[in-house]
Amino acid sequence: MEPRRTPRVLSIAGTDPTGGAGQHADLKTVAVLGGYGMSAITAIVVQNTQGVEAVHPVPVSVLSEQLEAVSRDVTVDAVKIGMLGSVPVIEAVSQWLGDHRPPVVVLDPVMVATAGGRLLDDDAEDAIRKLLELADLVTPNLPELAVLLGEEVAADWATALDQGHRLAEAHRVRVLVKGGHLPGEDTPDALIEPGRPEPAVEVHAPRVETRNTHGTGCSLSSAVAVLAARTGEWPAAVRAGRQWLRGALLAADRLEVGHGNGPVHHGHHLDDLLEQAVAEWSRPETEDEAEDTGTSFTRQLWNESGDLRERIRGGSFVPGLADGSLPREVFLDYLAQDLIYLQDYSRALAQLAVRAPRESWRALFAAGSAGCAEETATLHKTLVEADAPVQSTEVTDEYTDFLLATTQSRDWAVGVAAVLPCYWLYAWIGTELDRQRRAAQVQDGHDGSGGAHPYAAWLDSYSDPAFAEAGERVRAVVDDLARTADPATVDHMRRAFHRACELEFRFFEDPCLRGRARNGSGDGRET
Ligand SMILES: Nc1ncnc2c1ncn2[C@@H]1O[C@H](COP(=O)(O)OP(=O)(O)OP(=O)(O)O)[C@@H](O)[C@H]1O
Ligand SMILES: Cc1ncc(CO)c(N)n1
Repeated sequence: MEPRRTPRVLSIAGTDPTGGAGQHADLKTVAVLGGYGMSAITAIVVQNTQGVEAVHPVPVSVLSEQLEAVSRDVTVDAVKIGMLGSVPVIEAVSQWLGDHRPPVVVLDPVMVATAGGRLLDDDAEDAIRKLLELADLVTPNLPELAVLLGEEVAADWATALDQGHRLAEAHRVRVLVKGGHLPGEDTPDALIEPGRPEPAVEVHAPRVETRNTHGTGCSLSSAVAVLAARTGEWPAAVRAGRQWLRGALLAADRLEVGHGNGPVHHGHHLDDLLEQAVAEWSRPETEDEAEDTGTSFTRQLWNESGDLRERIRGGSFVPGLADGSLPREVFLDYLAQDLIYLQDYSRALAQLAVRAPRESWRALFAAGSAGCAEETATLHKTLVEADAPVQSTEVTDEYTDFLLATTQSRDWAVGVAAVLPCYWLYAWIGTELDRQRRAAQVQDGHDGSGGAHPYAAWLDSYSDPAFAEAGERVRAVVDDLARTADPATVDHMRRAFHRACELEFRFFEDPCLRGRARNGSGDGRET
């Protein structure tokens, strides 16, 4: 198998108008995992997240014509076979495979849908068994594995593995045994190869708590097909496909599709990249155009500070907090500085309240100042318990001096622009930490529900929606002011915003630098 960066993957399967299973799941999976997806439809299935209502098979000759049209024109690197439905369809696909066998053939022997409903005629089981010989990998769930062997459904993992071995030997085919249907917390999967007594891959992970599992089987088999063509290796493809699917299950509830067993979030790993890319693509060419197209001043500021957010993401502090690897002493050092910072930040906000030109704005900043004061009281308690020394650093002084001077002596609008990054970047980091924490959990194969994250309480306080909301209100003030301010003031606002962003970054990284200096070397994170 020659690896290919963008494999051309053909799905032969039925449809799902709600987009979560069958062809639609296959095409989405292939696309988000870097392949080029194609589809030959076996049946139009009337279904949704609550079940299958009807199956309208495509005439067999029409399926064969689709297959021929593809292979006349396109080199197929991998094929994923899903719902076939009836004996004549299985025979047509077998014949096509005999003539044009691509280097990767994954067969998901679809028999019933998760949400209920038969997807294969009763007399078609023998024909599917014959098709196994033409596949490189077959991915049955436990009931399908049992039907293929003509046995009872395995009630435990050891029996499932044994059945997998016997199916692999009987048909000289790789088998992905999926334990998703086992009762209990564990959801094991294993890749079994004929002639090998031990599984080539065996992975275990706790069940993801969601009812949104529609199309997991379709998605996993397509994932393994595209990844096998991409990497040239079956075990790597199985491991990667499974980790990806786990992320898709963890993010599934966010989709809010349907009232039954909803679909998984195929593009979960692209969410963040997309946000950045869309911001980048939509950035106006010039400021004049920005005005014409109504891009707000703060949106421009945000777009201009993309590199800085990239540096925060690639730094030591935020990723260390997210995965819990940040040493405790570095975290406490940060908190001690944050206490000093927040005391002055509270003063800066109070200063803006005193000088506010409008009543509603005075109230906004007075409330912000009071909120900060509360926060410092809680922090103070944590630190006293931890007995950490509190002496301001150069970076802290630089940031607080800047904020106090700006809010006190500069144009009021410049002061507001200077305090905005603290609100806005923290809200952004809240979502960023959440994302990285999830990603770390996916890698560790646990969902974090049981395991204690060392900074969990603190991370949760970051994603407080009330805080993000206050940030949005401050943003609206900045936009309001920028609309009427003269160009010199707008320029000054822009500089104040970016300077505060830069100081935020240094404020995060400084405790890690000091940690490294104390220990002589290392990156300030535990390994
Ligand atoms: N709640 C869950 N948590 C973790 N993994 C799950 C969960 N549900 C399913 N999986 C995993 O999804 C993959 C496919 O599972 P399953 O055995 O349910 O396939 P299937 O029945 O063919 O799917 P479907 O018919 O829904 O398309 C397996 O790797 C399984 O472990
Ligand atoms: C078309 C189709 N294939 C497979 C499944 C299994 O989930 C489904 N629900 N629909």
